[in-house]
Amino acid sequence: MVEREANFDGLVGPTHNYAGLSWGNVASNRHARSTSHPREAALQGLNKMKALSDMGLVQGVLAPQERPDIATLRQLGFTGTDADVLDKAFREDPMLLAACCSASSMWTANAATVSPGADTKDGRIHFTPANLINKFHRSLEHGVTGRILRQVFSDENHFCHHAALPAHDDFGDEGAANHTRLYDNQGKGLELFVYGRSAHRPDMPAPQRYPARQTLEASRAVARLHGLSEHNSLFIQQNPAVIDQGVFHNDVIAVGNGNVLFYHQQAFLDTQGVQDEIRRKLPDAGMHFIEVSDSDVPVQDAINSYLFNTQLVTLAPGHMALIAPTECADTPSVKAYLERLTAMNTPVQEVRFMDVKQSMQNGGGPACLRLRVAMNEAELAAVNPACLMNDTLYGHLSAWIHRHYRDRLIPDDLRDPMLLDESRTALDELTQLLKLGSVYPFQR
Ligand SMILES: NCCC[C@H](NC(=O)CCC(=O)O)C(=O)O
Repeated sequence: MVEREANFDGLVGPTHNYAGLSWGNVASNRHARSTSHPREAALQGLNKMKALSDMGLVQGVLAPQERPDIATLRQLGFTGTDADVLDKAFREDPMLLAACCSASSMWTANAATVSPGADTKDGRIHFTPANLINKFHRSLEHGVTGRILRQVFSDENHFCHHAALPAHDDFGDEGAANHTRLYDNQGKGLELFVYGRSAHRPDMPAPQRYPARQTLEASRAVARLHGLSEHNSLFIQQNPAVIDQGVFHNDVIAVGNGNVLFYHQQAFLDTQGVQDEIRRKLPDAGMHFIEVSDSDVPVQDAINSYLFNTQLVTLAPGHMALIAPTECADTPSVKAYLERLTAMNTPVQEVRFMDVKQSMQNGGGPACLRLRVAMNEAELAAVNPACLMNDTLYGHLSAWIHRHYRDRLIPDDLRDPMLLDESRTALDELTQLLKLGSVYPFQR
């Protein structure tokens, strides 16, 4: 059956701010404590969704999380009214308050790993929310993420939801940011799981400076849960040397779609082995391996421009577009490379630039902002229609953002009880707009 790939983007939440929470993510550290612009951030994300929808692609929306996360602050011993909790947390541990205010769920590439029905044993689409255990602020996401996913993909005949993996470093899981699915014209898929280290094989190479967020053991567990087989899954080790340069997820150094794998020369530990295995497991795909060399684009330029955190989308058979952040056009080596790329004989025929600067400054490009879900017509018909982008929803969301979001935020604003009220009012309205029921702690 024909599958269509939908992109579900995370709406940027009202507390979008720069707190420098992600050690190993150089953009997050570089912009720590600078002024953020939540309204602009949310509109940039929304406009990207609209642009992809206008290209004829199926585009979905995933709601943000409730932030500030008062429930977690209370769990950590702060008491009194909600305003007291914010105030005490701010005085005692502002970093903790910032962690509980992060809008990081916007990067839905980290929301979950999704396996299409064509690959799974029971033929349903399987979802496992990522535990995101490596960063405290992100480890707070998976519970509500799971609830939101169940509201969007609720039909059990088509969709199967798992719990996040156990909350231990051995099972560090970052979701689809380390997962790519290739497929051939017959719809046969191959799921690539890219990991940074093995918890149980300390003899294998691992980064020295920055953390490897994804373990082999986590990737294998997700593949087992989803009922994948040896024939449609492949486990690939990321090159630890690039993690140490700031490549904290595989989607900062590689992106795949259909029969194209676009990656940097230094992305994987054993590139030849990766190519051989993909050709062996997906023999009829006519794979295009588009490898970018150090001399074309140094790793640092790739990280700063997010050349590989692009979305590779199929607009017509054999015709793909690369959805790139404007930073790619501003980086000379990358700009020159992209001009050559579209002239090469590959399916990547055009580049479209999007402005997602507010997200980029926290280390999230176009690809970080989306979760891909490949669906056939019956599955697509079973998706909560209120979460699918069209002109009407675009109008509603745009007005909703203008109504509720602040123009700017500095870290000290996070203690403001008004911000909590504004966020809850906004989210309450949003759950009605997207027909999500009561997914947030404050609604229960
Ligand atoms: N896929 C992109 C994820 C980016 C995300 N950044 C952050 O959480 C930064 C938040 C801050 O520093 O305020 C991360 O590193 O997981």
